[in-house]
Amino acid sequence: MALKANILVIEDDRVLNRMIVRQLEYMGHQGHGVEDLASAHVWLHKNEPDLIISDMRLPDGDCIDELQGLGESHPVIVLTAYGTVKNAVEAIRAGAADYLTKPVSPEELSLTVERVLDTEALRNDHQFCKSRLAAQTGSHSYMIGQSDALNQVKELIDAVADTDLTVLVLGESGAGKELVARAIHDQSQRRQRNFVAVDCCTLQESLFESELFGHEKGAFTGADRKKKGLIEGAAGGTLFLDEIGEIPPPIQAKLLRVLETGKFRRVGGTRDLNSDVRIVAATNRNLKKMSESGEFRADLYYRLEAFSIYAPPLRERREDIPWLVEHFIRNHNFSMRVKKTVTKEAMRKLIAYDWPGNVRELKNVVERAIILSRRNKMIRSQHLTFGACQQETGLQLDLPGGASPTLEELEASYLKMLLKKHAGHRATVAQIMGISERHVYRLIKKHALGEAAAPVKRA
Ligand SMILES: Nc1ncnc2c1ncn2[C@@H]1O[C@H](COP(=O)(O)OP(=O)(O)OP(=O)(O)O)[C@@H](O)[C@H]1O
Repeated sequence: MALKANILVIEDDRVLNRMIVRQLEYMGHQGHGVEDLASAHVWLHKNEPDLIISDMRLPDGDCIDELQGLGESHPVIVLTAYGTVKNAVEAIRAGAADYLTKPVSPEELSLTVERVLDTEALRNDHQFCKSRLAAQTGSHSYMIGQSDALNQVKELIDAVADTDLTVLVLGESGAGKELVARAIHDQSQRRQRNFVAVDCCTLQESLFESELFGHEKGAFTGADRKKKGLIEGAAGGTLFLDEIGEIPPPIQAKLLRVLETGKFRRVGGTRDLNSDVRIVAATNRNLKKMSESGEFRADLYYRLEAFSIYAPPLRERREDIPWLVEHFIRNHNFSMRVKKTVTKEAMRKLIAYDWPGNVRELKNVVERAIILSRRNKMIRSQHLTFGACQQETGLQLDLPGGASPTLEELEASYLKMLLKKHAGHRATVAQIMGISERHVYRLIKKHALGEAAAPVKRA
């Protein structure tokens, strides 16, 4: 049952009014009865009800005419005379939460009141969670930094957010591309709907198409029911395709169709469906080169790069570092107990470092320093560990087969060593090994090295 609610009853039939108020009080709520709209307004001026129960026709006016104003801030249950279903429908259309037909039975009244209060509580929770989430991931005011380079990014976000244009976000790993995509979503008309992030590296090639576009029942072995894809999951909102360079060619063609015509088909489907998503894509690879070499469809590339935003690497906007450091300290759970600051010398080092892993690496270094500095108020140079494990000597291949490892063992331990050395950054490891990030991802799975890799984003 909902908590004790404050309920206003507007009903000119004095007996019915009293009966409803008494029943509400019996249910554990607080009821207040008035007999016309004028008295209701006087009461509402000073009180904040959780629910209003109102007769449809009142001596000084029609409740329907008031619903738009009232219903926006409080749920309203309308009382209608027996046999006037048309009126009830009209009331619901005008914004009433529900209706009750006279004569009102106490059971029906209880059920309807509790249902409306529960729905309202859920709606409030939902809105609260959404606003909290928006505050955490938030619009670009949560993109920390004041540098000219970052301000330019914010200006581009402001300009494009409301247009529904497809946007390509470019930049190194960890530079904040997903944050840019989120800011675009949060500032667009689509902000009330879902932001669905898909890491194209992590989607298995065989399942990619059905993940993205969904599938019909019987489309392939194991497809025992119809499934909507991520495009439909993001309907009305934004689909963020991270690492778009990793999308296999057949799917590139289908994605191009979505961008050009807004249409797609579920796997095994024969009907064209209309998509209603705004696509924001990101990559740290050189898509232009990939399109020239035929690795990536040139027509898709041109479509995507019509509006691109470059998230600059941290080393090109060092003035953002002190702001980011302060932000990460403030947001870290451990630092809640001791208010920490960074010594001047440590800050100098943080500013001078080149940050190949960009903001993500800075965040890791700061969080590690917070833990290493334990109960100390000051974070000093000795608490900073740059380049993840680069400074650790003795980073060697750890070979189970001793002097004669198999090729598999060699592959696994080389990958493990690289992941350790580069703080789990797949992009860097891929570059060193001379393979694609997708391939690195497959090897991580094959050798069960998930823990050594950087956390994979949710889809
Ligand atoms: N300007 C910023 N203010 C606050 N936090 C930031 C900022 N830029 C990046 N971050 C944080 O740094 C981390 C990495 O950012 P993000 O995931 O957006 O990078 P990315 O470029 O998408 O990385 P990848 O290419 O590896 O997917 C996240 O925790 C993000 O919240």
